[in-house]
Amino acid sequence: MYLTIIFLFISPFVLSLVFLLRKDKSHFSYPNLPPGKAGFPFIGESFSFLTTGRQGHPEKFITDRVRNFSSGLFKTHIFGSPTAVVTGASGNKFLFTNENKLVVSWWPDSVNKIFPSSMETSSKEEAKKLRTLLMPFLKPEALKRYVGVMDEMAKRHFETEWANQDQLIVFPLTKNMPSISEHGRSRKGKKLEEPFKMVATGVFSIPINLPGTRFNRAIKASRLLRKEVSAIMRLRKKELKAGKGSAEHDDILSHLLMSIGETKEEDVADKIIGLLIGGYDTAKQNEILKGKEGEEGLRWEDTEKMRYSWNVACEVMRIVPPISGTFREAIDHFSFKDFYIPKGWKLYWSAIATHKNPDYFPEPERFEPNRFEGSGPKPYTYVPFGGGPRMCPGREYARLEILIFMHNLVKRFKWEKLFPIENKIVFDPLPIPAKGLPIRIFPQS
Ligand code: HEM
Repeated sequence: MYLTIIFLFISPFVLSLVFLLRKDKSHFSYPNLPPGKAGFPFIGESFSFLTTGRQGHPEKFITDRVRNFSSGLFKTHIFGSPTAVVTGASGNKFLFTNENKLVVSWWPDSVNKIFPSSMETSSKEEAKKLRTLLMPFLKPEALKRYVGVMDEMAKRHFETEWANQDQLIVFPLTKNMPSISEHGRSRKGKKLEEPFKMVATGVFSIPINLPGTRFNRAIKASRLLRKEVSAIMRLRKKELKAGKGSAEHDDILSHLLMSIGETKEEDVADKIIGLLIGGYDTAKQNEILKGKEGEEGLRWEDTEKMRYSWNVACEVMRIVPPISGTFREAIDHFSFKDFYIPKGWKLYWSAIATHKNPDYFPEPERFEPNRFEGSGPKPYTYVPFGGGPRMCPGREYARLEILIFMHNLVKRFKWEKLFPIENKIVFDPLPIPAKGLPIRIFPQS
């Protein structure tokens, strides 16, 4: 009797497990798939994928596997999906030039669960909405006007956080750098710091929603953030209506609010959270200074002259790309490098594995900004912002913010690292200096 009850109780679980295992295996039963392994049931090779990143070498997951395959293409199973990983310039070119023809942008389910308002539409529609939303103030004319504000914010940041210190830890401080929402950051900054961290680390995690898992913590933190960001937005909207601060000269949140019209508040809140998470963890200078009188601020034309500084920033993003790589989904069956890619499979391209390829960048671990002199790297070998129709629409904004930050930094300070040989960066999934980058600073004489 007891045995029958136990059997009746567990048999649905066993049957569904067998069904899922078979289904999981069936993904790999097509002929002529790329070489590679499925890994463990359900989780596939997600652990190895995430662990190599947390150990500081996300490219290792890829280089370890491609070593044996001359095609530079392999199959794996990550974030719940069979995935073909493409490597190198040819793989990047293939994905970037086939957007909307053979592939579309895709994010793991964990992302959709952490940002549930995006579940009503596909990743493709979401990305399109966000691009349209951002367009008005990512246009060159808008950015040109924004240089003065960015310069002002950077100045204020160095004055309040860096001046009068001899030692500091750079990474947590740069998170206080007001960028997208000066308003939200300054007032609620400390309170929201922890939930931002939880969402950022949970975005690419194994999607097991049980108390205590990273994924579960990220979902809870995203609810809190959505509430707080919505409240900041409501307040900002009221202030804008009352004529306090003009969107043209104010932070990016005001620009967003002015351009969204009647878009749903939670949707906008999610976009802003996404953007804030993106920025959470993001020689000519003296000549430029000489050309300025007193406290005169930076102009867009000044940033055009900062060639060497931009080469330095590019080399940093080569060795440590802020986004290691992203996914696509096959919208049709196709063949690549003579291997079959079934419809519905995911594809992953990796900026970091491309950037560390010695065929494209000799001695890839050596820091050498001159690589970007002249015509620079060959097409599709340097891809920190992706490529094709999905290429990052914020790249010019990012260029300005980075250059303005660097300009204000070298104008005021010299520095040395407290641990000169400690260079470890962990990718979780965004790159973070393992010790936060402690430095000793000196005022510029
Ligand atoms: C150094 C800073 C940044 C880096 C390295 C970066 C990199 C990237 C990468 C690799 C992608 C994915 C491209 C693909 O899948 O092909 C992306 C997409 C995107 N980025 Fe950035 N980004 C940066 C800053 C920004 C900023 C400042 C903004 C907005 C103000 C922004 C907005 C976006 C948006 C909206 C997308 C999605 C585009 C789409 O799917 O159509 N990014 N970014």
